[in-house]
Formats: sequence, structure tokens, C-alpha cells
Amino acid sequence: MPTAASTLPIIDADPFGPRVLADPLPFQHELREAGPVVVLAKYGVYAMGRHAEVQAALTDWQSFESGAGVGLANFRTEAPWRPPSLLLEADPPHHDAPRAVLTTILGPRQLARLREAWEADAAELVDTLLARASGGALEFDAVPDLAGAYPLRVFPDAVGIGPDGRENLLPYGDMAFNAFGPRNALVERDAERVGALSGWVASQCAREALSESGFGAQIWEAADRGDITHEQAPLIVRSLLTAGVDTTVNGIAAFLHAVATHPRAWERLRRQPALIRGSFDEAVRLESPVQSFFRTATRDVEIGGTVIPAGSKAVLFLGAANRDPRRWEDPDVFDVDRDPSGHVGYGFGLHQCVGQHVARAEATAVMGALARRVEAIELAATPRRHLNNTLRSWASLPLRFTVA
Ligand code: HEM
Ligand SMILES: O=C(O)c1ccc(-c2ccccn2)cc1
Repeated sequence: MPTAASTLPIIDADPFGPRVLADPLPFQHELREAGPVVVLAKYGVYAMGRHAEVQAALTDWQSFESGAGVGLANFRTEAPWRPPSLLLEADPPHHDAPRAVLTTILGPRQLARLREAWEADAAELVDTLLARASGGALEFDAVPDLAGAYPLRVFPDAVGIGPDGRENLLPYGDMAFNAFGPRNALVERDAERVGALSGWVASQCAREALSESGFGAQIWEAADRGDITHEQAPLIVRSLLTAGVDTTVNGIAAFLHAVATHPRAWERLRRQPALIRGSFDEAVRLESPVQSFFRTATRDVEIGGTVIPAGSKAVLFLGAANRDPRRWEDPDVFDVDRDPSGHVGYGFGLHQCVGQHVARAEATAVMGALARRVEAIELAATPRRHLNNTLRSWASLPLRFTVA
């Protein structure tokens, strides 16, 4: 007999408050231990943190829809802050064509033609960085100088946007990822620049603003072929600009933090560079750069022995699921020999990240360039968090490189 919603475990902690955002691990443990499904008292929503229920909810897109928004706000009852994404905030059938277009454009085969240029760019960035070394060692902040620098060197050009205003990309993404959470101080702080940032991003999605060979132009060509409409094309370009920068910056930072705190892992990756690609997924599992997002129940749906009433919002904590000891042995250890498949760091099922191959290509290029040039990677000082309602992000990641 399923548990009635009224008798569910209740958690008082605020997962979107500064204490939990700065260190979510104790909250994740409390959430997993409280039960398969709990109620977050502060927001009156359901929450899941165990791998089994998070994966099940993501797989069952018919019962847990995205069309009402994948944040706390319910698009059925309140106006979205921007026109909804045609992928993220859409369900089949509307989701199908935009997804098919991006699956092709961002697929591994397409990215193969960029690989040589991305690896050369990573080598150039790392060489320039190491030129600053003295006495065979370099201390620097890997957030601005590496994790934050590399995606901005390769991705805007790959999309085909112009050279001006690219400094708006990270703030726009930070704002968009905050917007999935409650209207707290993080969201209020961005309020006065929503218009300017959104206006700039929208201007970059126009056909005439895009170079003729980038991902953006390919989206417009898909409209010429009738695969999508010309009205949909700019919104799909917007998806790349929204989801394609802050995520990879934090993914690469997570990878660097993982190797800096697991020295033997770095030795292994230097000896066996073929392990780098898979170990990026292990870093995404461990750190979960994207920590959480929501779904909305389309019917009274039973999950984890509980019935979640139709119309309810449920928040899925990917970070908690990716460290669930029910699914992972030694979940808190970065293990380059682990098979991380099944992790939910890219989501799971229908909406699973369509840009994951781009992320892997960027991270593999950077870490591959480092593996050939850097003997040891250590923390040079205590890293500092950047708080965001959805992203697990570093404001500063001081590292010490020992040059090979
Ligand atoms: C480490 C880097 C990344 C992480 C951790 C990440 C994570 C995710 C997650 C968890 C989802 C699922 C959202 C949901 O189910 O509601 C998602 C979807 C998506 N991601 Fe990524 N992402 C990354 C990089 C990228 C990049 C580089 C791009 C673009 C080039 C991108 C574009 C998208 C889009 C368009 C969707 C929506 C897919 C759909 O709804 O069908 N992401 N991502
Ligand atoms: O299509 C867009 O604009 C868009 C796509 C994906 C995301 C996203 C949300 C949560 C977790 C990871 N990615 C955000 C925006």
C-alpha cells in the first residue's frame, strides 16, 4: 500500500540556501537516508535523492513532464522568465524535432572535425600557461586561467557567434541556472540585468549574426530543410548559448579538482591517456556540476512506495543520486578505474544532455594537453565556491602544477 503524501518524511533544510549550496554533502546524505521520496517543507515540493528513484523519474517522462518547467516555477500557473526552451522545457511531440536537429549537429561524428583544432587550442593555452612557470612549478587560479578560459576559446567560435560581448555568456548562464531555483538572493541579485543579458543573447541567435559554418548556421539550415521552423531556429541557438558554457567550465573545474585531490589518479591518467575520456564522466558523477532540477507530475504517480499527486513539483537531486552508496561502491572516491555509466550527471532518458559529447571533447582536449606537460597537480590553497541554485561551481581553484 503506497504511503500517502501526508505521512512522508519532511526535511526542513533549505537546499537552495547558502549553507547547503556551499557544502551539499550533509544535506544529500540526510535526503537519501530520510526515504525514497520526501517533502521539502520550505517549498512544499517532493524531493528524491536516491539513484533508483531519480533514474526512474527521469526515465518516466510521461508521468514526470518537463513542459511545466524544470525549475521550481510551474509554467502552468506563472509566466516563465523567458520563452521556454524548445528542448529542455518541452515534451514529445514538440520536443522531438528540435532534439533530433541538435542530436545530429552535436553528435560525435560532427565533433570529430573539430577535434584537431580543439586539441591544438588546448595545447596552445597550456603552453602559454606553463610559460609563466618558474623553477619548474606554476601556481595559478584554474577557474579564470584554464577551466573558464578554454570553453570560451573554442565554444563560441564553434557556435559561430560574433567576437563582441562574449563576456555576457557566463553571467547569462549563471542567471539561467539560478532561475531554476526559488526567487532567492541569488536570483534577486541578477534581476536588474536580465533584460540586457537576454537581449544580447537573443541578438546572437539571429541568422545574420552567425558565421556560415558553425552550429548556429547548421540549425538555421535545418530550418531551410524543413526539419524545424525558422521561428524555432533562434531559440535552439539560444539553447547552446544557455547550456553550453557554464556547464563545461564547471565540468572541467570539477575534473581538475578531482585530480588535484587524488594524486595517484593523475599518475594513472598520464601513463594511460586513453583513460581520460572515461574519467571525465567519473568527475561529472562525483562533482555533479549540475546538482538538481525539477519535474512536474502529470498524474497521481507511484514511486518509491509513495503516490505523488498530479500537478506536484518534484526536485531530483542528481548530486545525491551520483553519490548514493546503494548504487556506487565508495561513492565519494574519484576512481579512474570505475565504470561510471548509469550516472545521472547528464540527466537520463529522453532529455539526457544532448551536448555531452561537446563537453567530453572539451574536457578531453584540455586534460590530454595537461597530461603531456604536467607531472603533478595539487591544490595550492583552499578553493572557494561560487554559489548557484543549480550549478556546483568554483569561484577560485588555486592549483600548483609541477612541469614535466
Ligand atoms: C559537463 C557539462 C554538462 C553537464 C553536466 C550537463 C548536464 C545536463 C543535464 C543534467 C541535462 C538534463 C536536463 C533535464 O533532464 O531536464 C542536460 C540537458 C541539456 N544539455 Fe547539457 N550539460 C553539459 C554540457 C552541455 C553542453 C556543452 C551543451 C551544448 C552544447 C548542453 C546542452 C544541453 C541541452 C540543449 C539540454 C536539453 C536536452 C533535452 O531536453 O532534450 N549541455 N544537460
Ligand atoms: O535549452 C536550453 O536553453 C537549456 C538546456 C539545458 C539546460 C540545463 C538545465 C538543467 C541542467 C542542465 N542543463 C538549460 C537550458
